[in-house]
Amino acid sequence: MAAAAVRRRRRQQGSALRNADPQGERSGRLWAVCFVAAAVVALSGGLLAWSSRSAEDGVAEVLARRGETLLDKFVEVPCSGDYDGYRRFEGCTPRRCGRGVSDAVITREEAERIRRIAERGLSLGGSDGGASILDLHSGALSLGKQFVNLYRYFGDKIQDIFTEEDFALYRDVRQRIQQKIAEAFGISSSSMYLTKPTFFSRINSTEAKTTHDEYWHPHIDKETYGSFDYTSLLYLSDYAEDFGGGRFVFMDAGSNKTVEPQAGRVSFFTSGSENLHRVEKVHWGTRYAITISFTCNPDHGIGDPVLM
Ligand SMILES: O=C(O)CCC(=O)C(=O)O
Ligand SMILES: [Fe+2]
Repeated sequence: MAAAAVRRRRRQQGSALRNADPQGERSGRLWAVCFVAAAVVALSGGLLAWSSRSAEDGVAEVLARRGETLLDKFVEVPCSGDYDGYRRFEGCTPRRCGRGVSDAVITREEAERIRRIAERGLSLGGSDGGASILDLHSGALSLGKQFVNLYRYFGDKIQDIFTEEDFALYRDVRQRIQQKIAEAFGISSSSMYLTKPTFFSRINSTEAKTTHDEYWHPHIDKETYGSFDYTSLLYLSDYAEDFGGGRFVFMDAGSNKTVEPQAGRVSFFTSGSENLHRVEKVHWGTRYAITISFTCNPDHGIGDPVLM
């Protein structure tokens, strides 16, 4: 099920890329910038380096920098009309949209413990390409060029891999993030439901082998996953320390905003097209994160993972 969802997601990410990221146009612009700069001659080497870098990644502003500790950062953005295409749940469906980042919800120590759960689970499988997922809810685990069900595959042995304490921590972290989102958007936490897919991701610089490995395409979570109303990301490793590249980018018209991952940093946002985003390719090292997603529709709610 989750594998199918991930496949659907990847397909949709592909079309999101075609619509939202005209790579050819962008590199053409870069080339033109360089040509003019060379012809004029007067431009300094420093300016050239700056213009080619910003044209390449489109970065204009850092929303959350690695190394700083953000108490609460919230930026409101106008809601897209995306929610109108779905059943409305008053008191939950976004009327106020935006994005927030907090380093004060989950401690670095908690993030490190959660990361060890991810490492343990993912060490049982892993994609041949650069992006592996582990979904503790459905059991989906990347293996080679496909997915297996961890619970089916390992049966009772799963209790040698994960403990009740692991799952209790996972649940507690999820609850605190849910409360943070509710508080930021002025809704009741009990009106939101965890939804699927909610999963760990492990990304390295290995070349993609299938479309499942192509995590870098610009996309809109609500379009990709349907049930999402609020998306959150808990980062489990540090940008520039554990991996290079791999920043999260909100793709706003004319000015992108980046979030630099660091262990314990929570980023959250409404899932509609007001928050088109992408993840930069990871150039070195390994990046760990969890995507924790919420819906307002109780029919799309899922439970916390349980040790079977
Ligand atoms: O890991 C990230 O920073 C973002 C992942 C993402 O966009 C997603 O899972 O939909
Ligand atoms: Fe996303």
